Amino acid sequence: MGRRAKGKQAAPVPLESQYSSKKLGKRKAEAEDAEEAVKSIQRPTKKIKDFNGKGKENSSSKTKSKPSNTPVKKKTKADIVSDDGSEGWEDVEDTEDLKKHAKPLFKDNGESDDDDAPFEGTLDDIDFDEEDKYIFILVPATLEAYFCSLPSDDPLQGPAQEFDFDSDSNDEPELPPSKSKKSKQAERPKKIIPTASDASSSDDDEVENDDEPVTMANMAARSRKLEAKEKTEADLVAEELQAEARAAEEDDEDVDMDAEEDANGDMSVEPFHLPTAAEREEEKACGGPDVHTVQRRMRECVRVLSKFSRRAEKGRSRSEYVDQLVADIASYYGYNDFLAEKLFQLFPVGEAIEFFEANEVSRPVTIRTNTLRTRRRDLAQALVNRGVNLEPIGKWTNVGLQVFESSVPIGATPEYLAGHYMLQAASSFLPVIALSPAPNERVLDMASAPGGKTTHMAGLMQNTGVIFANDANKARTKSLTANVHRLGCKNVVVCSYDGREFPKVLGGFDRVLLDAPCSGTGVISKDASVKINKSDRDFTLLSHLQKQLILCAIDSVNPESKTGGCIVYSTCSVTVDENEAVVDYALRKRPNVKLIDTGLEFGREGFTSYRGKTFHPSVNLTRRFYPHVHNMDGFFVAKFKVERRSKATEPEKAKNMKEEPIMVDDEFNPGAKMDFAGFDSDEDKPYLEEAKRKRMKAKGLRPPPRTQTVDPKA
Ligand SMILES: C[S@@+](CC[C@H](N)C(=O)[O-])C[C@H]1O[C@@H](n2cnc3c(N)ncnc32)[C@H](O)[C@@H]1O
Repeated sequence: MGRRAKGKQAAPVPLESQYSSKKLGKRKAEAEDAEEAVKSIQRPTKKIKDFNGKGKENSSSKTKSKPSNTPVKKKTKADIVSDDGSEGWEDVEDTEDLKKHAKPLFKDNGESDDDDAPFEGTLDDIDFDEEDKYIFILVPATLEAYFCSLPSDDPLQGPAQEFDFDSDSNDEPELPPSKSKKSKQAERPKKIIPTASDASSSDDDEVENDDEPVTMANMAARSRKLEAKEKTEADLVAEELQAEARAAEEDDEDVDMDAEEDANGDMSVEPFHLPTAAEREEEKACGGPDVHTVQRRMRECVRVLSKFSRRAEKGRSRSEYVDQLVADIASYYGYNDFLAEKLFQLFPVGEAIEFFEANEVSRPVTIRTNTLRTRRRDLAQALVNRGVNLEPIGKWTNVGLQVFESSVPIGATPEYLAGHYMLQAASSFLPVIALSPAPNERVLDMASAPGGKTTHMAGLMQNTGVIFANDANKARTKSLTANVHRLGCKNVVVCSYDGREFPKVLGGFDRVLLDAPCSGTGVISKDASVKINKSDRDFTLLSHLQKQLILCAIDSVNPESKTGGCIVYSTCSVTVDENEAVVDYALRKRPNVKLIDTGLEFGREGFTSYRGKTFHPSVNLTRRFYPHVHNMDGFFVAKFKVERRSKATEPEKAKNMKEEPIMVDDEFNPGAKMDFAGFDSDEDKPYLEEAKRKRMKAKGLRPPPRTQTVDPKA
């Protein structure tokens, strides 16, 4: 890792940097000094700490622990279930749900009640009793009436922590109250991407001293100063990368020297030997390798894979190294093999390690100013006065604040209770910025609980027009309603339908946001259970649901809208089958939509081809966000413009509606067939049927006899 990471373990490089395996090579060298070795073997300890919910390691702190030779042991599902995940901003009820349901199908911060799991099947699979369908019209008077009529669990009456309903899927864990109010500028994690000055700020005062407390007078200047610092650091990183590239070239020459040294009998460093299949079996039988062996092997595999022809052992194939590396990643970071491989495939080898590393570190705590109640500078001043150390997130948002430390619980300040802000991960601002709803529009938020994005949109719309905030999970609409009320949103109608019932329920919207239920592979640092509880079948079902929802979202838009006529599709997942494949499917199935620029200033382009599959070229307009690149949760955003259906364009586009051919093998995964969770109702039917049977059983009903059986190997 670069010098930034050495000082601050929690600060992923916040730039679109190049990743080279050399970085890991460098890390290898570093790891061989004692301190680095200690640091690296801390990881399992840290993981256990996180799982136990005893508070996440401060992103900037380094806990020293004794080196251990303990075999790398994956966390079992049982461990996770029994873990206390109560840290963070989740409300009490939701956290209990998380513990009850060890295997939620989609990522909604683990808050969903699987009994109500509306996503595990087709629309027909869902038991929607009449009483399940309901709408609250939240005009001010009725809002008040609604809350007045709440029984004793009225969230606004309980102790502060109990009515922290802000559990947006991207919410951050709570900062422990710190003993000192003093700024720890030097220890702060990096600001959230991107760089340059915050245009929204007009303060000009320069800050002389970083240790000065943050005040309104110096906040913007501090921000600019930080950004300048960031640029300098970016330059340093660029220099570092160049130096690494040069070193890599030299390294090529070194390889021969290494070989010579070995031949001369210098055995100070044992040459790396990739275990054979038999050796791996033997290793497994003995309880798995120790953590040092795994670390070294990972470094060596990355090194070899970066210059395969030169560095590989004779007679060993690239895929053998990849298999070993993926297996070691899975055991070292505690993933199931399936997910480790799926995520590994998203990146070049060296960068994949950066991604897995970033998932071990908490993201910065961020809040969003509720502009319906206050201004960011006033909010910042109020919180600074309470001992909160914070700064504007960056130029790309004029409502976000990053909290570095706080002597008060951020979810229980008077400002929080008065609805001046929402605890919200920076990534979840993005889809709303992309959708950009305007005053007086009619907007649908198709999967909206607990309302982070709904309330953000209400702010942008200045409480005018109307937002239909829908969520299929009735239980979750309670926290949604509470947030809508707390933040003073008066243009919101809360309803609970399966999103796939739109536009039958209601259509003709100027804009639609579909922040879809997903696997949560972008928020693993917050919910580590994702590492082990997602299977291939989950991704198939999720992708199926997302494809159904996106078509309904498109059909709910009024193409004649004078001001809008667009939809934003987002997920907090990084997998291609939940993102580009869904978007590409929508383009093929709805000839009247096209992708347009998200308007977001940063983020990587979506894949237009991936492992042999080609998507529509315009998929490059979608944006991907990564923890190791942007220091925010993994996220995906796509924006579509919906046009009038015209007979002329349909036959043309219909040509593109043929399903793409099935995938080719590749060197990383020989023999693998990849269908990107193609939408094949027949194939999915037995799974959907099985899911329905389970739900009926859970409700004490007798399920109908099976018509098809689920292939356990599938
Ligand atoms: C990622 S969360 C939404 C977070 C929300 N947009 C926010 O910003 O606070 C996904 C939501 O989709 C809901 N959901 C799942 N299946 C659904 C369906 N078929 N129709 C509508 N909502 C659904 C879940 O209950 C969950 O609240």
